[in-house]
Amino acid sequence: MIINSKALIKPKPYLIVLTQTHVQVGIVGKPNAGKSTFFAASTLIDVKIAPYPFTTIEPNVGVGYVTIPCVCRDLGVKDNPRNSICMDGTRLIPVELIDVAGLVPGAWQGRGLGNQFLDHLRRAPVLIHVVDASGGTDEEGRIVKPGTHDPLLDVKFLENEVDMWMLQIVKKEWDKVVRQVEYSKQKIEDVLYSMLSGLGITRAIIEEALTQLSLINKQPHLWGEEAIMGLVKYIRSIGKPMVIAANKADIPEAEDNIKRMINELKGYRVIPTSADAELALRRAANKGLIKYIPGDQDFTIVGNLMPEQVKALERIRSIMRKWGGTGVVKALNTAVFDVLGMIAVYPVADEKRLTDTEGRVLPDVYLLPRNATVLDLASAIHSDIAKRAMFAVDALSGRRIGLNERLQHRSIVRIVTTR
Ligand SMILES: Nc1nc2c(ncn2[C@@H]2O[C@H](COP(=O)(O)OP(=O)(O)OP(=O)(O)O)[C@@H](O)[C@H]2O)c(=O)[nH]1
Repeated sequence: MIINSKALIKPKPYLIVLTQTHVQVGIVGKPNAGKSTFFAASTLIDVKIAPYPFTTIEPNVGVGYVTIPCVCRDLGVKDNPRNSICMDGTRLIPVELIDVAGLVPGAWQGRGLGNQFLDHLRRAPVLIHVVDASGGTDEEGRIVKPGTHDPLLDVKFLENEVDMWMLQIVKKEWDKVVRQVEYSKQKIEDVLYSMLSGLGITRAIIEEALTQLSLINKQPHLWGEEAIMGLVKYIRSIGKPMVIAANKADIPEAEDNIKRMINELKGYRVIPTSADAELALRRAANKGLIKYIPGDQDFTIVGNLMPEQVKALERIRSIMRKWGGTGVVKALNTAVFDVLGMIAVYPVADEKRLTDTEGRVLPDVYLLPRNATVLDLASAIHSDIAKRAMFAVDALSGRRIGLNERLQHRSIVRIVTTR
């Protein structure tokens, strides 16, 4: 631990209300990997942090932030953010974080805190898997000497937990699938979709999996366990993609493991993180001791500090130099922008002044799916705006954008509606 990260941190005086349109990110991992610390650092909400398994009894849901360079910086305007935060030209956009605690091998069978937590994964379209990259916790989450446990095994373990959880759901209903497809002549993709949509799996993912695995025309009673498992694995890999937060990157033993993770975990995005360092920085920034914008690669000391505080902060600085920051915001940004491919769009009511109807400059920014159209933005703002939307105007180019045209990342648009 770097700076007393167990002390509580004060939430910032921003009121961000989560709505159904917020993107959800699940934070998963075995006990003691650092999920609660990652969660606390990301949300600025204090959660119980203790070095033994099953500390977090209730799953925590909180507001975390992803960041983009704010367009106010490019345009040289002073903005008045409302649904997000702007710090020195970095826009912090809220996302909902779900801290899923207590996953141990066999959780799908109800071990540890078991199925109730796996159920919280339902809602998250992307997961950040916090792994103790220092190898200082065994597979059950017990503290061991750093370098003892191979963190690559944790990645396999977690995948297996999610696979087994989904497999259980599918197998339980398989007789019904057989009846509906073979006797009631329903399409297999429809039947599987109605079974898995509650887990946040889209129809497109199911269709892709069935096609890629050449299962679309195979009668379900002939599938067998292996084919069902193959389907589940495929669906999980696209439906619940994971970013690996290679945490405790500040511990020397983590370095080799992180290199191995980057080289050997092909197809994954591995982000070295020090959740402890991020938490310490945010606490210090909250107290006015340092100037630190979440996600930045460095910070500035501005307060009067005791020599030991300066020493602790300088230690954090050296970790940030090594890894290019603490990695916490980078992991969130990777999950939301790179893996989910979300875009951020600023809606305004006046495209010349860049204001809303109350004269606030660039008040809101919305996260939308990568193919989002003007109509999608209108629906995200309000169903009434969606009903009355005619077209949009791009504030920078003045170009008219059709209702079904795709929006660009970091664009500013005015939606023109009927009266
Ligand atoms: N050195 C170091 N220690 C960390 C880091 N992140 C977390 N820790 C420490 O690891 C221990 C466990 O962290 P938690 O955040 O409570 O772990 P958890 O995964 O939430 O554990 P459960 O609540 O039991 O599921 C605490 O002592 C943390 O201070 C880090 O980046 N570096």
